[in-house]
Order: sequence, then C-alpha cells, then structure tokens
Amino acid sequence: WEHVGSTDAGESPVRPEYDKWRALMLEATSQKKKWKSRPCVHDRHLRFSACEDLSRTLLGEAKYHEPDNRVAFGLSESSAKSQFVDWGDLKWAPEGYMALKAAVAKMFESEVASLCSTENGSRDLLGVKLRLGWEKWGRSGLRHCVYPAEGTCSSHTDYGVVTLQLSNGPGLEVFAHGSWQVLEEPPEGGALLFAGDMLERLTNGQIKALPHRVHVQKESMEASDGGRGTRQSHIIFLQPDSDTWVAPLKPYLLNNGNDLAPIRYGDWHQMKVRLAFDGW
Ligand SMILES: O=C(O)CCC(=O)C(=O)O
Ligand SMILES: [Fe+2]
Repeated sequence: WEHVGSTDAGESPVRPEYDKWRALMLEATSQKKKWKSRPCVHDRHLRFSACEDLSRTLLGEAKYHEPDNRVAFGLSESSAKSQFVDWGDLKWAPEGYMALKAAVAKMFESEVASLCSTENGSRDLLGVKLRLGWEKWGRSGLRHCVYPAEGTCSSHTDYGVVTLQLSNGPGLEVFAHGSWQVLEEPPEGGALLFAGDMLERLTNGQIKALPHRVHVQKESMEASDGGRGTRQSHIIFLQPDSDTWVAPLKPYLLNNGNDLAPIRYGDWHQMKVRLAFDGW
C-alpha cells in the first residue's frame, strides 16, 4: 500500500467524497426526477448504471447477461475536461477526478520513463508518446461504485494501463500466485495500484493484468461506511488516447515471432465496453 497525494508529496492524502457520493446514489435511485433533471446527467456526462456484466469481458458474448449486484457512477476524461458541461453543485466530482488522475499519470510516467528512453517509430505509439510527453490519457475515467450487503462485481481485468482503487470497506479479491486472495484493507489514506490489459501489452505479457472481483460479505458491512450498509469504491482507470497504439516496449521485445501485436487503444476499449453492456 502506498499513500497517494493529489499533487506533490507532502500534501494530505486523498479521501474520496464518500458522503457526497452516497447522497448522490440515494438521489439517483429514489429521487429520479431530480437526478435526471441535472444537465450533466441529462447530457450523459455523469452516468449512473446498474446493469454492467464484467464477466462477459472474460467469457464473451455467448454468456447470458447477468448484471453485477452493485451500482456505479461513471465520468469520462472528456466530460471532466469539457468547458461546456453544467455541473451545478456537483463540481467536486470532475475536480476530484482531475486531481487524482493527474497524480496517477505522473506516477506512472515517472515509473516507465527509463523503459521508454529508446522508443522510436510512429508518433502514435504509446512508448514514443511517453518519451515525448505527449500522451494525454484521453480515455481515462472515474468509476464510483456502491455495493449493498452481498454486493458483487464479477471477475475481470481492467482495460487500461493501471488502475488506482480506493475503498471504504473490504470485499476486493485478487487472483495472485494461482489462487483468489482476499485483500487486506489499506490503511487510512492508502490506495491500491494494479496492472490492466495495456500494461500486459506494454511489457509483452511479462506483467499480467490483475484478475480481480468483489464480494461484499454481510458481516463486513457494519464496519463499512460508518455502519450505514454500503461499501463504496473509487476507481481511476488510466487509459491511453483512443488513437494511441499500444505495443511492447523495446526492453521487452523477443523478436522471435511471439511478440504481442500492437493494438489501437480505442478499438480495445470499445470491444470491452460492448461486451460489458451489450443489449442494456
Ligand atoms: O469495487 C471495487 O473495489 C472494484 C471494482 C472493479 O474492479 C471495477 O469496477 O472495475
Ligand atoms: Fe476492475
């Protein structure tokens, strides 16, 4: 676990606005008229969904669509950045996202800088864009989830490069060293950073995207959210621009015909989203 500051080291640790998100969840589910009358909701800049099925991103579209038992808010980079969105009294949502995303991008870029120093070729390649400081991480986004007791999120890997996860209660399980493991909760102000599909591609399969899932035990709910019966998680997905091509970085290439093929991030993203939401 590492502490994450929203800007430079030394600042106070980030804590998601759990109370505000919880109030918003109650509005979206029981004051639907008020929720839908918000311009940012009407124009789909702040989304609310209850029908995602992440298991289909692993098992494919033949699987019967059975949504996970949770609700989630979604906010994309382009909406958070746009000058033209009327957020009303919800400005804290895009502002919180932008600060945290900037911190994750900075952390990731400094970690991989030395691995990208010899990247050359097309200026659409992630390695080249990172070397030149040109990657904007334009498909990044925020997901804020609220789980009931016995809430679930089925097993999957995240689409992007890395994911930063903060939560206010236990329930996250990861597949590591050949078995599912229940993660210890981070200390106050701590967060979890893990690999997604694009880090697996950048490293030519050496760093595997982390399979993970959520199962909220009934008993653990007393501890979460001050005993109010919801587990919340706050997740930043660091995802490249749509037109960025992701290929193994030079230090990971084998040049024996087994190197992973480059893919355009927008195509990958579209494919995973379609599987998770198709028909709903
Ligand atoms: O709620 C969590 O802790 C994880 C959720 C998750 O993995 C996701 O939404 O991609
Ligand atoms: Fe995930």
